[in-house]
Amino acid sequence: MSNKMFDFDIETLGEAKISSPIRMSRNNGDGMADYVSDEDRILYSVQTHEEDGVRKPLLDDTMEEAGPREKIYFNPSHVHAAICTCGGICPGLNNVIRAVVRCFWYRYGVRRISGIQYGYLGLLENSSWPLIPLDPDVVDDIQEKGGTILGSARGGGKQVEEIVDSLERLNINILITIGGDGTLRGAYDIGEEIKRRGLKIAVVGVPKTIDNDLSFIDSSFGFDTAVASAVPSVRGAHVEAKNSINGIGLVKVMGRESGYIAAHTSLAQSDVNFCLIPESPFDLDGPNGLLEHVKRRILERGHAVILVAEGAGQEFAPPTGETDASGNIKYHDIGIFLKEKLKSYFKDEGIPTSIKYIDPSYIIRSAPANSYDSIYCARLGAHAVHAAMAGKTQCLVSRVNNQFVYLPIKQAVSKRSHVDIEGTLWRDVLENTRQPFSMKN
Ligand SMILES: Nc1ncnc2c1ncn2[C@@H]1O[C@H](COP(=O)(O)OP(=O)(O)O)[C@@H](O)[C@H]1O
Ligand SMILES: O=P(O)(O)OC[C@H]1O[C@](O)(COP(=O)(O)O)[C@@H](O)[C@@H]1O
Ligand SMILES: [Mg+2]
Repeated sequence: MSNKMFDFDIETLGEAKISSPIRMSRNNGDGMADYVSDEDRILYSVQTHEEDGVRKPLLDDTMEEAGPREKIYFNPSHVHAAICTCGGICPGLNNVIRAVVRCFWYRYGVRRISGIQYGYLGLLENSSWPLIPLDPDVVDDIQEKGGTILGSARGGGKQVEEIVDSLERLNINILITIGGDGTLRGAYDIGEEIKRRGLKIAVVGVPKTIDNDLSFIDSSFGFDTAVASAVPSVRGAHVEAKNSINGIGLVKVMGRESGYIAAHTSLAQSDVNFCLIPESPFDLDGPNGLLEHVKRRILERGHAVILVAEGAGQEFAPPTGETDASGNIKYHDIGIFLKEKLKSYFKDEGIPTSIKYIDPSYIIRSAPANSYDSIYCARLGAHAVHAAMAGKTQCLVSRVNNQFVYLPIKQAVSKRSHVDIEGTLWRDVLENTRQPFSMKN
């Protein structure tokens, strides 16, 4: 009996018949890297379970291994490839752009590569931002800088017909979109419209999310840099707290629906005493509320460090009712809210404190990629190009179980990734911070 749970089949524009200009081998053991075939598969779940007294894989789902194919769909001299970056910025965007351009140019000999400015907005009819011609010289040093040389924006992604009109008008036949769940949903819809019109345009995504909230990916690019960039703020908050009488250091990091940055930073810099994430709701007041626990900690140890993810504790205030241009709900500033709450609570308790609030969110997001992410982005970018040249579409490149794979966008955006509060990451965070496993009364 098959234990399949997911649809990992990749769509293609048609049969790949053209011999790849990349010279590789077909045989193992000849000292030369091999082409990857569509039949090379990677197991999705590495867990086992017991069946009839035998240990077997938990799931039978397999994913298509990423890499250069022997036969490709597009004739490189007919390709006009375009790249766009959408949503909030993230460390590593320029590294991905650089890798994509270099792979198209050097590996496949593609000479028409264009950068679309400000995400999907740059593909709308009334866009006044010209395409940026890209080549290896243009992208030479861009990995040194944070952000994206193309600019990024929210909004516009739902104007699918206009976007496909633009792709047609500009003769673009490969679109590489670098963005998060919103961008990927947009890319999928663009792919559907392309299909409806019977066009041969490949749409391939490179998943970007500083919050690390996409499923079907070990960890998103830029996340490692984000954690490394958050560490100095926690260190600073700790030093400030320790050097004050009853000092409290409060740091806010990004993480709208998933508290991965906060959880990992708590492990990376174990000065954190309370890590607050959206997945683990907490009370403020009462004997098991946050304020009482912070008081106990202050009375026992004379200082405390709190690290809060932006999406935590949103229930303490009525929804803002506001959304950004992409439709994402705008959140209350939980950092400022907590600072005020702590201040008035300790005043009422007659305990003098000194609260230092640090919000490094935009410093973290705009940092250039560290070495780990630079390597990761270089590989993601090249793999996205291999997929597109092979005619794969409405797919994205991911790393699962430390292997690069292609996944259908539809499946990849079907659920978000959250910190599992019964899982090992959160268990380790609780062990490190020594905060109660629940701060609900
Ligand atoms: N459900 C959706 N369908 C189509 N396009 C979307 C959708 N959600 C967002 N988009 C588009 O994707 C782009 C980026 O979305 P956003 O949520 O800002 O960032 P991210 O891609 O990082 O999630 C925007 O241009 C937006 O219009
Ligand atoms: O200031 P902005 O652009 O609204 O961005 C803030 C948001 O961007 C993020 O960093 C990431 O959002 P996206 O990946 O959806 O672009 C969130 O954590 C944060 O809420
Ligand atoms: Mg989003």
